[in-house]
Amino acid sequence: MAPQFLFGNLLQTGVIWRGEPLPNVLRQFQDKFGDVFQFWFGPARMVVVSCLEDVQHIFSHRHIYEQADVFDEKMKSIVPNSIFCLTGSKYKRHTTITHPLFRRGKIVNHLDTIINCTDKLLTRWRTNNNDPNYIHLNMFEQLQQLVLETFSLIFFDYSLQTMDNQGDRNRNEFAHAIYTVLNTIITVIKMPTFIGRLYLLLNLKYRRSRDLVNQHLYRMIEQELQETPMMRAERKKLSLIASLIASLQQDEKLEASKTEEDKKGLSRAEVLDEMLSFLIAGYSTTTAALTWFIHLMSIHPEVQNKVKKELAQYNMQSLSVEQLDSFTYLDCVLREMFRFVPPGFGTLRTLTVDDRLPSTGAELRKGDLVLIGIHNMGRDRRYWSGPVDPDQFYPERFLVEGNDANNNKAASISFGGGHRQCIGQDLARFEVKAICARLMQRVTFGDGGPEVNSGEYAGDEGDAVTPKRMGVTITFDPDYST
Ligand code: HEM
Repeated sequence: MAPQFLFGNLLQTGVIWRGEPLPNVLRQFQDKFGDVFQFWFGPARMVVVSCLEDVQHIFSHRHIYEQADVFDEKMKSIVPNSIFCLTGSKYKRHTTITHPLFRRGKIVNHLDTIINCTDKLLTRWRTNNNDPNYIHLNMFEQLQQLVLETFSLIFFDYSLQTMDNQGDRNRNEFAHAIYTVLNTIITVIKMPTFIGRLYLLLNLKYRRSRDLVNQHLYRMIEQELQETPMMRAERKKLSLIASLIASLQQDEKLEASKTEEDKKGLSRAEVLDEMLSFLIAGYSTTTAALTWFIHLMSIHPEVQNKVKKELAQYNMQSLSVEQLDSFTYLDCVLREMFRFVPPGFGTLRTLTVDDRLPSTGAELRKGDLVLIGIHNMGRDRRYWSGPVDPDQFYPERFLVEGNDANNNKAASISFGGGHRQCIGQDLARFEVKAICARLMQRVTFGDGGPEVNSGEYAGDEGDAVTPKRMGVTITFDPDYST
């Protein structure tokens, strides 16, 4: 489709003004133009690829398909020293330090933190809106507060108190500043790069909040540094920032004078950017996943009952990692959710040299920007051909481990793939599962009706796809007594 000046294909397809969700538009394009087509996101041309074999080729050829240069363009003015903007040796230095922080072995230490935060949300519902007919319309905001509180405890061992006071952000200036920074960044990511930069420059509220966030984070770094070596070793189990402190450069000037290949550790500015980039990457994606879970439970009572039945077998008040691991049906529900409504509808790569895709034979040029159609592949009947259409939510398709005749699980790639796949995926999967299990132990979600609980895509994607309208009832289960 010929692009329009300035708006590319966004205006013609209704993404701008009519709020047509991008995942739907990209599916319509695939139906019309095939597995490889071009789409103009405003002035940026992207080649959208939605064929599994081609996508696997892209993921496995890291030297041809590098981190997309738009990430660098967009994020440079926000977190220039973060993993998003890096490639080559600097990327390697950063990931050698940051990847191990997100291994499952480390993440599981935070189970109690996640459960305690979720319990605060349950207490809030029980105390304030304990009417089973009351329709909760602000679930997204409440889940944002939950996610932010768990992340700030896991990352910084610091409570933002977003779960303590009805989410009154103004009571904690750091929380208020973080909200402003994260929500501004999500808005800016949607804008053309040049306008985004200008917006950040002129947005005094953002700049003040950003200064405040930086001051808080620097103070946390200094506090960690003042701990004794023994305490620091202990604290590494508790928070990511304490783990990162261990990698701080002793002499930043000396390290700065070395070539990138010889540099060791991270500078303070780099630690700060990485912490912020983890928040940016995890905040709205995790919130979106939790929001979809609650929505899907509310409109699929039979699935919700099965989940609750699985949890009831254990008839318990607390949850252990082993118990969490044993909830196989809940696993299927979450895997199906990530297939059905992945928080990110696509991910990007830039070509470093010309290449030809093996299945479609599409010829790509050096510098081309490729968008991998995560959402398209999750809904493709070639990969999901079972008795239930892929446009339906059906967790049972994940009951058989590995691929079966009807389901090619490799086509569900909600965390991307290859060398730039999501580094927070173990944390995200674990956190989402723990929160969902806890909620399902205590409450039942009900459908608030089609007017308020439509489940369509919101159509204003920033960095995560969320439901357009979400209204659910919450009923506390009878045997819940604490
Ligand atoms: C449900 C939650 C999440 C989803 C669906 C998600 C999804 C993704 C996707 C699709 C990518 C791009 C991967 C690729 O291009 O191959 C990505 C990258 C990334 N994610 Fe996540 N993510 C989630 C949560 C998190 C969390 C909690 C963190 C950190 C704490 C995180 C940190 C990152 C980082 C740092 C990258 C960039 C990696 C790189 O460029 O090398 N994500 N994520």
